[in-house]
This record gives sequence, C-alpha cells and structure tokens, in this order.
Amino acid sequence: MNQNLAIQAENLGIYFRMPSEPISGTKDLFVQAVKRKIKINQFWALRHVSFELKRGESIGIMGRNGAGKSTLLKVIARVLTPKEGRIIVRGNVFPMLELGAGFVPDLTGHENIYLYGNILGLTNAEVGKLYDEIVDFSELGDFIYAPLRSYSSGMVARLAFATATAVQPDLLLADEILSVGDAPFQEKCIHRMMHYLSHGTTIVFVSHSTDTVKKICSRGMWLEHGTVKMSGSAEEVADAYKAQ
Ligand SMILES: Nc1ncnc2c1ncn2[C@@H]1O[C@H](COP(=O)(O)OP(=O)(O)OP(=O)(O)O)[C@@H](O)[C@H]1O
Repeated sequence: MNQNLAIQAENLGIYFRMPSEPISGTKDLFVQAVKRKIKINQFWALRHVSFELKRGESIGIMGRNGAGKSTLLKVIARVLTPKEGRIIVRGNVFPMLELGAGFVPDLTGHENIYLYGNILGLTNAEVGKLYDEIVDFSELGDFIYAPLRSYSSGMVARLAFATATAVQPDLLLADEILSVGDAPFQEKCIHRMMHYLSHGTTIVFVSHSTDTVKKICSRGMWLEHGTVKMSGSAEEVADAYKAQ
C-alpha cells in the first residue's frame, strides 16, 4: 500500500437500476406492477475506471452531461458504494458535491455555517473561531442572518465554498462549484484552491471549463459514457476534450 497516494481506484463500476419502459406516474407504476410488466435494467454510470492520485496532486474531470463525473465524485466521497472494483481514499475528505448539500433552507446563513461545520466534523467552538473569516470570504454581509431559501444560487455557492474550505482539507472534491459564482468570486475560489494545493491539499475538480481545469489541475481525465476516454496532463486532456 502506497501511503503517498490520496486515491487508489481500481476497476470501479457502479450501476443504477432503471425501468426498461418509461413510467408516467404512480398509477401507471401500480398498473404495470400488477401486470408484472416492469422490467428493470442495469445502467452502468461508471465502468472500468482506474486511476491513482498522489497526495498534493490535482485532477480535473471532464466529460459531457451524464458522462459519470458526479457519480465518480460521490464514490470518492463514499456517498455511493461501487458495485465493482475498489477504492482507497486517505485523509479527511471535504466534499462540495451538490450545491448547498448539507444546508437547511429554513435556517439562516449563520445557522447553516455551524450546521455545515458540524457535518464536516468541526466542534461549535472550532466553527466559532472560523466564523468571521467564513462570513468575510462569502461577502454575504447582513444576508448571513437571512434564511437560506432567500439566497440566489450564487449566494449559496459562496457560503458553501467559504465554509467547506475554511480549514485546509486533505482532499477537496469540487463539483462545478464555481459555475454559479460571479467572475471575481470564482477568481477568489481559484486562488484559495491554488494556495491549498501548494500546501499539500489534493483536489478532484469537476468542470466544464477547460481553461479553469488547466489553471488549477496538473492532471486531467476525460469520461465518456462512464468510462475513461483519455487521461494525461490537464493541458493535453483539456485540449483534446475541447477539440472533439
Ligand atoms: N441516482 C441515480 N439513479 C439513476 N441514474 C442515475 C443516478 N445518478 C446518476 N444517474 C445517471 O448516471 C449517469 C451519470 O450521471 P452523472 O450525474 O454522474 O453525470 P455527470 O457527468 O456529472 O453529468 P453533468 O455534467 O450533467 O453533471 C447519467 O446518465 C445519470 O442519469
């Protein structure tokens, strides 16, 4: 076992079960179930995916909609268990998978910072020490006392990024987190990620922006229909993906 590796993924495969025919609603589901007409197919969202990532490396995952990028991040975050293959992940993982996942819409930004901090394993006292810095970074000002359901998607992203990255993580999983923020905020996030990278954090970064992948990541992986179409340096994979 190589302790220098943050992630070792070997022949990963994961499928979802899908009805073979479209089901138009609960009534249709009931009728088809009674007639025993429902056939369930396995849909492989990821298959034969192998890669290794050293501690402190950053990999950009690219691919078209439905290629399996988010599914791969969820497997790394242990939200999903692979049906095939195996994965070893070392260190504390800070996932930013779905925008605001872990947040409660009826709570204020202030309350959500504590809640999210607790989910990430921090005590209230630890969150308290980081609180001002989190609010500063998010630039939410007095909106921090408003319920989250009144936030725009960009404001949720600011709070999620500011909270999840308040402490330097061993492994940061970022799924399209930058896509909803405005340009100055994106720059600030990129700057923070690069700072952490230079201090040893490992990053798995999903993005449709090949330019951002080239900026942040040293390595790249292109997924197509759940399998690895290409892997190599971020530069060559991003250029090939863009040129397709
Ligand atoms: N819980 C689920 N149940 C059924 N199918 C799923 C589930 N989650 C994902 N899938 C399917 O798996 C495939 C891969 O989805 P995934 O979200 O990983 O794609 P993606 O590359 O992240 O796409 P995007 O760029 O649109 O975010 C898709 O076809 C999707 O419909």
